[in-house]
Amino acid sequence: MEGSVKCDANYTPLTPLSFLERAALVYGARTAVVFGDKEYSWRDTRERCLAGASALACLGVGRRDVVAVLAANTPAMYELHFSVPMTGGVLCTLNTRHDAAMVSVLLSHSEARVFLVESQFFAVARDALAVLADAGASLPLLVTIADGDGIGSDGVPEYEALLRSAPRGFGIRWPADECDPISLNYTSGTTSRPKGVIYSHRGAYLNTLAAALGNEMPTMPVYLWTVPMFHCNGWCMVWATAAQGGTSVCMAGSLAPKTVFEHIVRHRVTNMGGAPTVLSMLVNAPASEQRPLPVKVRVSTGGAPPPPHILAKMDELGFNVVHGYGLTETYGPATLCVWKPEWDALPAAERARIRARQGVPHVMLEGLEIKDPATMESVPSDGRTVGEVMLRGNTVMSGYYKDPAATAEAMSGGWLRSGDLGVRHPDGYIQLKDRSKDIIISGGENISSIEVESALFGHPAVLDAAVVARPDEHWGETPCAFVTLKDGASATEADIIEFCRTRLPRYMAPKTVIFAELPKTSTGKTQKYLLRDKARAMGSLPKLSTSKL
Ligand SMILES: Nc1ncnc2c1ncn2[C@@H]1O[C@H](COP(=O)(O)OP(=O)(O)OP(=O)(O)O)[C@@H](O)[C@H]1O
Repeated sequence: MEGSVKCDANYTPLTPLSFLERAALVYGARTAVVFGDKEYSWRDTRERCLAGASALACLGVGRRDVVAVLAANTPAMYELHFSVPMTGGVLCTLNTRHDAAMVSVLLSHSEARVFLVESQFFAVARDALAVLADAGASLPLLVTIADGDGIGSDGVPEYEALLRSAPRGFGIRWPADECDPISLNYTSGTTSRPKGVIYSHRGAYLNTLAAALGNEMPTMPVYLWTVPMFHCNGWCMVWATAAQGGTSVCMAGSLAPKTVFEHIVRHRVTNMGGAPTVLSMLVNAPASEQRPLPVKVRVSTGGAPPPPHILAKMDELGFNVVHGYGLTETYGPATLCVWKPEWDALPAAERARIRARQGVPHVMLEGLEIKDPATMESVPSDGRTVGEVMLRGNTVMSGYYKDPAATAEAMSGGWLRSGDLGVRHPDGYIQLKDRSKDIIISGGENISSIEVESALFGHPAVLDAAVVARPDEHWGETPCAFVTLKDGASATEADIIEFCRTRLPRYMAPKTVIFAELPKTSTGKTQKYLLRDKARAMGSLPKLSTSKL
């Protein structure tokens, strides 16, 4: 329109780096990060990030160079979310559960220039570099993150020492274009090899604000880090805590429920996150380890379907759970089960059932549809017709690194195809039924493994459950449940099957129950492909049992 201009006064590329600048200004003396006896204010954190950026620049990191990190939720890991993009570089956080072979593949694929490794993961990193060296590949420069004062193991430079010696006065290299990459996040590898998902400064900025709003993060929240920062940049909460001037509480060691409750009480935590496995761990902890919550704690959950039973028990403990759904490709949660006050008066089981739905798009996502993937027609909002969950908007990834064919396939038709199957209810909320690879087809009927698992979680002896297809000569496939029982609890295969038959149509109830520990990814997802392999190896059920279906 005549008179309208785009200039420095009204346009700046969006980037979450601006949140840190503002946090240092507004909340300067308040605590930004606490880890054991270490505590850094927002002013300290900004200074440390600038020093980190300066050190990385001295190591040669420039625009679009990848900096890989293998670290737990520590102050250094938090700071690198700012210091790496300050150099114009791209942060690539690696899953701390990967073995050396996988780390070497990801280092090679990402072409990381610098590789920062927390000392507890040093052996894995060294083995990964040995694999690369044997293959004649170029090696990233290794930096350790330790408590030490200078040189880490084997004469490798150490993070704190680099911060101390870095030239002061580093000038932030702001993104020239808001679509410049900020991070490279590999998917969890639940269904296949991890794919390298590119996040932009703009997408990260928008998703961060959506995450803060959607998870009801107040100003100056106290955020407990139970979600790994390596997973989708901690669902963008690394940047959201800066936007809101929050305190990030990092925990050393394992995620034991006792430690989680202690941290909640000691720091008066207001917000945290966690996959449903973390929620299950909290509600199933012995009463002696659970503690009354000093203030209301909002817990964002997602990454896998939260069973309604677990949600109901979280409610009983006083947690306020916000359920979201998303993919690495959407910067973490893209939908929220937005809660309506009129649901407060419903019975607890009904509230949990409603909350277990994946919901509606968050405020920054433009489109969320359930479509027939062949015709791209949206399915009716009847809560029954199953289609593929598709998403579009400014918080969808820029693409898969070095894989244009996979990018084109994932986004063909103008929508990101999630590979998840779901329905839309008449009130517009979506509900996931399965991943397309996980759906069980028995006698021509589609069985949602999520629905069968929800029934299993209702059994008082069941701690964890996953359902996969077992091949069957007659029915094609039948549901096979893998179940972990609670400590001291007992149940037989027949008990479990009978329990499910009272809650599900007969054809949906498991025909086989195996008692076992469930293999998990470090992001809390059950590795169903491993269970499917086991079920496949068992072969078809004997004819006698199938005829009773
Ligand atoms: N709230 C939720 N309810 C049910 N499933 C969820 C929820 N949130 C996430 N998921 C599942 O997690 C998937 C996204 O996972 P992520 O991006 O971490 O990697 P992955 O898909 O597990 O890995 P890969 O693509 O390498 O197999 C979604 O597609 C969906 O299947």
